[in-house]
Amino acid sequence: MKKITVIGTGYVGLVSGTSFADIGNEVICCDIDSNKIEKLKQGFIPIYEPGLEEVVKKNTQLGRLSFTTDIPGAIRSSDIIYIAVGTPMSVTGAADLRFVTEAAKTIGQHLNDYKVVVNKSTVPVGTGKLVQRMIQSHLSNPHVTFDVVSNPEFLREGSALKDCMNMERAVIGATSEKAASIIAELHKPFNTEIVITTLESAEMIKYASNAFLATKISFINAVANICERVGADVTEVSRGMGLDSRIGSRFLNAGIGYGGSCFPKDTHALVHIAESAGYDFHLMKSVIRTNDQQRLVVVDKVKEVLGSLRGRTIAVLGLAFKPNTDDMRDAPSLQIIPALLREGAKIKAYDPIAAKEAVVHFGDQIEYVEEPYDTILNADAALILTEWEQVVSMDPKQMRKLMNMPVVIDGRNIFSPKTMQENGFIYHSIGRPPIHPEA
Ligand SMILES: NC(=O)C1=CN([C@@H]2O[C@H](COP(=O)(O)OP(=O)(O)OC[C@H]3O[C@@H](n4cnc5c(N)ncnc54)[C@H](O)[C@@H]3O)[C@@H](O)[C@H]2O)C=CC1
Ligand SMILES: O=C(O)[C@H]1O[C@H](OP(=O)(O)OP(=O)(O)OC[C@H]2O[C@@H](n3ccc(=O)[nH]c3=O)[C@H](O)[C@@H]2O)[C@H](O)[C@@H](O)[C@@H]1O
Repeated sequence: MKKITVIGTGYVGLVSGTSFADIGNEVICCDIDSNKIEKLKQGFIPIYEPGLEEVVKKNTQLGRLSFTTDIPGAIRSSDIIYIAVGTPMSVTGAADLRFVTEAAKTIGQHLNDYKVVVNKSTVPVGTGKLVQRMIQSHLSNPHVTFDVVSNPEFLREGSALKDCMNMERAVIGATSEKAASIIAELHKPFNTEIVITTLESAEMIKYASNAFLATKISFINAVANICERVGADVTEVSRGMGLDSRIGSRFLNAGIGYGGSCFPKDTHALVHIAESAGYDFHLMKSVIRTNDQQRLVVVDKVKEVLGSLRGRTIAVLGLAFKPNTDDMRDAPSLQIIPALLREGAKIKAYDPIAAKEAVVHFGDQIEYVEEPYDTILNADAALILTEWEQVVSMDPKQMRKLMNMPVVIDGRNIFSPKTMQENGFIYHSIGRPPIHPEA
């Protein structure tokens, strides 16, 4: 059993802290956001993440998981300190390290004994060493020793706890064997592949992994755009490609491009890291450009069918960047809806979880509807932006009866073109031949 402090109780800190508690450690999750900590103390989970509430509750009741704003106290009472604060994109595209350096400073000021400081935030190569220097220069007790480790996180939102508890690998970048073995030992109950490497390589593994997945998505989206022009079907192309185990079928779904709190910022950050190191990462720049363009493909498609959008009612089904999350950070809907509004459309939007968060972005510029069928009632077109189960399970026959015009633009390829044709829809999806009822 280890005593662990996690600094930053967001998606990553809360989920990984809970996972460490669930395998038997004593974990204190801290944050500077007292609102968040107060809610957690009262048993309220500030983010939507399936399955998390029960496991937090269980471990809190067992006394293995607690929450505090007393970061110095938590630092002093732990053997291992995880940093899991945000590293948002700055105006230059580089990762903003202000929260990481602030956390490092606090750790330095309150270090009272040998501890392993582990960075879990996604950070540019060299940050581990920077954290080391920051802690060293803020030590109030100069005789205290510590080690810095990089242990990046690979969980996905929406399946975060499951991903954490069943991690496919633990990457441990360390400067000392002692620290590497402490963190490797900590991961033993996860029964996973352990990659022990340098700080720099561990930091690079995280960016390279996200950048590769983003590249796969932009690649298939580019292929989808070609498919549309040559009469091929990208879902079949993707299936045919994915069966080759060297390629693999995952992350080969064409759509409206990747969004979320990580792929967009991490791809930009990697371009920036490369640039600072004197390398022009033009491949990654193309991935980003392809993704930016892909987001607006659905707007072009709805304009192609309806002509002018002025005064038209468009039902938007799904606002979050992916299903099972309330996270709206860099969601494609944040670009698509303003583009539709600029064209003069009236928007009725549905999202089972993220609608509350969407209000922060759109205010009363759009109408929020609580039920998917009510959203498409009298609409001139429906735009599918997130493949929520509630949307995927909609019945086209029922949809057809409710809509003013039978137009569906499917940004996630959730419906079968044949079914949509049988139900009399004009149906445009991504990388598949468009369907017209008369065809
Ligand atoms: N969200 C995700 O799915 C994943 C995120 N990551 C990386 O993990 C890091 C954290 O991401 P999220 O959890 O999404 O961020 P988040 O924004 O949800 O949470 C960060 C938390 O840190 C707190 N914080 C900031 N400065 C602090 C300080 N000095 N002391 C204590 N708390 C402080 C904030 O109040 C906030 O609650 C980022 O580097 C991100 O790139 C990595 C894998 C997955
Ligand atoms: O560093 C991070 O934050 C995390 O980023 C992603 O996780 P996440 O952003 O939560 O979600 P993903 O499931 O990867 O989806 C990202 C975006 O790609 C899109 N996507 C995904 C797969 C696909 O085939 N096509 C596609 O367009 C999704 O719709 C979504 O907008 C990675 O999958 C995680 O491994 C990583 O830890």
